[in-house]
Amino acid sequence: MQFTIQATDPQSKARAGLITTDHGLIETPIFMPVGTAGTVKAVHQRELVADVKAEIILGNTYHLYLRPGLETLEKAGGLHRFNGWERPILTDSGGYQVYSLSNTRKIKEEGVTFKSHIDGSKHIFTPEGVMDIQRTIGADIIMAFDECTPYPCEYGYARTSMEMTHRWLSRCIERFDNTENKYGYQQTLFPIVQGSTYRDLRQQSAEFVARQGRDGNAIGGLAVGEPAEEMYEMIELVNAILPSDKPRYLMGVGTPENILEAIALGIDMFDCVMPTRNARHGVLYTTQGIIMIKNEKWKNDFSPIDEELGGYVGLCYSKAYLRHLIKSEEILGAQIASLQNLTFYLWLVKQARQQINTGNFFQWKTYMTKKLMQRL
Ligand SMILES: CNc1nc2c(CCNCc3ccccc3)c3nc(N)[nH]c(=O)c3cc2[nH]1
Repeated sequence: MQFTIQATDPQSKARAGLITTDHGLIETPIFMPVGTAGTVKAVHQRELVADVKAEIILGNTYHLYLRPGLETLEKAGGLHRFNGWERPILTDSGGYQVYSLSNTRKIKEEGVTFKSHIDGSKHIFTPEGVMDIQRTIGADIIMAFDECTPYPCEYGYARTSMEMTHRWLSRCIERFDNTENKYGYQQTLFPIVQGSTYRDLRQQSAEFVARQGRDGNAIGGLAVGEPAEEMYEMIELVNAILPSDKPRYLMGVGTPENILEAIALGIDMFDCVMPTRNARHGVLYTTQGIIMIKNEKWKNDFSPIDEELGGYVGLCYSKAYLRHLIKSEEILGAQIASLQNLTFYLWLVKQARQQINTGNFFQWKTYMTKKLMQRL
């Protein structure tokens, strides 16, 4: 995996880059939609390419491991072949999904034991095990097995948790560097910085992660309920330590405002379930601002959802019709709203990239944030 920086913003740490993988190119800054469209069975691969213009999607290690399971994925020739997405894929290591989905989990030095939320069967995720799982899924970029330190937490807990994540990282690297890709292309492993919101721990973790010299680095343990200002402070501190010639992935972030702020701080890659989750509740991101589509005011507004966005659903469906579908809890409503929000997120990072290339990202960010966050 290669990363080239094509432009840097003179007034911030923002940069426009290109990641090359064996499954194609990724222009950064980039937003990575969840490939299975999360809980909304909304979006087909064709739509992800044609409408959303997604360049890389996320696969869900925890879900895929439980169902359809590794045997099927291996027989299919890996996830790209199984779900027909021939472009780059990134998978998280499963730790966070266990933390957020299965309330029957126990964390030990060996790994994390948990019960399947599907059939209650017992499982354990270890650093070595999730490396093998991600090798079998076959994502181009895979994440180290870490503990996403809960927020808030005591300093002692944050330090112990970070130190375990570092020991798990060493076990991941040992396993990954001694196993091969199963399908004939290259995969790469990103380590994850932890340390909660404690400056000295974040510094230690960033230094430990940077020392591993991997193709890219991730920042974890954020967007877990901490105030945005604290998140920005941690990103700034960590990005000053992570190598500037490698992509930086901020996990689980965030709102359009968070994303533009983080781009200015030097982040290149983002993922968030917000676009599809908000879509289901009728919260629409548009180039003109936020639309709460269930609001009475849209009942007889027959104008297109978002003419400027250039996406299919923004042009071909009216606000009134989408309001009707969402109010009626029609799945088509969730599908249209999900496509609108995902297309918006990809449009936003593409706009940011263009502004970085033309050198006025910083002014544009201020103007765009004010415009996008207004309620219509
Ligand atoms: C929302 N806030 C947030 N998300 C975080 C995640 C998950 C990122 N999303 C990955 C995903 C993959 C497939 C399908 C859906 C999502 C983290 N993952 C790891 N491994 N470590 C973190 O510290 C960590 C921290 C996070 N904060």
